[in-house]
Amino acid sequence: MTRDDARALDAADPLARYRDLFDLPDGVIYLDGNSLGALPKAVPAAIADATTRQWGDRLIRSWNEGWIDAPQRLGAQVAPLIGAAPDEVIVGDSTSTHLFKLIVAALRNNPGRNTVVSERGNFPTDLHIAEGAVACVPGARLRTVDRDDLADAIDADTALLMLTHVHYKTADRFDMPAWTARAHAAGALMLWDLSHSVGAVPLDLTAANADMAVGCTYKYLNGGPGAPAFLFVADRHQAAFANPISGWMGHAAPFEFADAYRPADGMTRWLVGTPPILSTAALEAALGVWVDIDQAQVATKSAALFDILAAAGDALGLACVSPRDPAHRGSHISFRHPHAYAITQALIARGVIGDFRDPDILRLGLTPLYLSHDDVWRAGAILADVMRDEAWRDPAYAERSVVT
Ligand SMILES: Cc1ncc(COP(=O)(O)O)c(C=O)c1O
Ligand SMILES: Nc1c(O)cccc1C(=O)C[C@H](N)C(=O)O
Repeated sequence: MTRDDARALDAADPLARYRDLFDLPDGVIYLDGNSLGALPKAVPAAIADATTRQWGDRLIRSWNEGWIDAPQRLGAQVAPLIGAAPDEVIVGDSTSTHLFKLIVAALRNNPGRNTVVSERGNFPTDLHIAEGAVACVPGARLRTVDRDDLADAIDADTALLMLTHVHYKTADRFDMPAWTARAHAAGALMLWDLSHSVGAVPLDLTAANADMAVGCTYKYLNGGPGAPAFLFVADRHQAAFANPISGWMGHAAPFEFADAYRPADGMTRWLVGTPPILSTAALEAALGVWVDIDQAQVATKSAALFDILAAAGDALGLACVSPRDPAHRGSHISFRHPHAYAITQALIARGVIGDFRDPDILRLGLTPLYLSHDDVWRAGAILADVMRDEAWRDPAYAERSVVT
């Protein structure tokens, strides 16, 4: 692929016009939107309105002017991106907190079964939270196995299969309908973490017959650092499943100020405390970008961007650990190299921002809304310079920062 080829793809790109909806610094090729998405231009004004007008001027009245129902309203906006009905999704808290709520709920709703099965090497918070959640349910335990052993690990004691749809390191993607069906055939419930999937690959929780799902909104959805996460419970489970963190915002009538907890109907019961209104305002503006987007176009462009970097990596003899088949991966590409950390730093010093995942992964995020094929082609050329000149050997690139 030549640079002219990349430019020709840009000329025919139906998503090219979305680039202008984002603010990105000059001189940067941003390949880390899979960790923290770029800033949509609509967000600063939305935060300014939420602070100056809604908070400063309208004060407490704003609760009745759009704040109190923001979690449900944003849930309905996320729903089409994950193939859910508008009243099956709520937004608030963090992905970690949502995981806790759903793991405990699943264990309590699948009596006689005690095991939560998950993948060894899953994103750490999923496993940490599962460890904490099983400790809260008498008899429950967490069993983690390698991906190849998952099918055999699901048995008559499995209450819940909890998987991350797209793996944060390799971008490996599970077949959602097939694994959900496998869990159900064994009598287990299925919980999907869609953090690396939403906005990256087409999703259809309804067609997959999924029970529960969570996901963060600060990656491909560009909701901003610490943006509230989403939680999905299929309509058929909503009446039976209970939120173990029974806070007043999940109460049927919070402003009756009753001593006893009585869960709200529908998704509202999954709320805990007061929603973070300023971050919710940022996320709502960011979700506006997605309204007319065709997920199939996102997938097609993601695959083309991947191919550009895969070819650059192949030419350099780099070991690509991401699946070559686009149906089996998310929207990032990872290379394994013993000096991946220093290579990441050398790239950042040259304006190509990717990230490093311990111990040896260089990870480059491919966000079709604001990256051009030419951006990615140039990133490949800069990677080639870094590798051919061994620029990564500079001792300045060895020192580890806290956040990698
Ligand atoms: C699969 C997965 N789950 C959860 C999280 C994060 O959860 P939280 O937003 O609670 O930190 C991430 C990334 O941060 C992730 O990649
Ligand atoms: N959530 C993050 C944070 O608070 C700081 C730095 C990075 C993150 C991330 O999102 C990491 C990301 N989930 C990953 O896949 O590695």
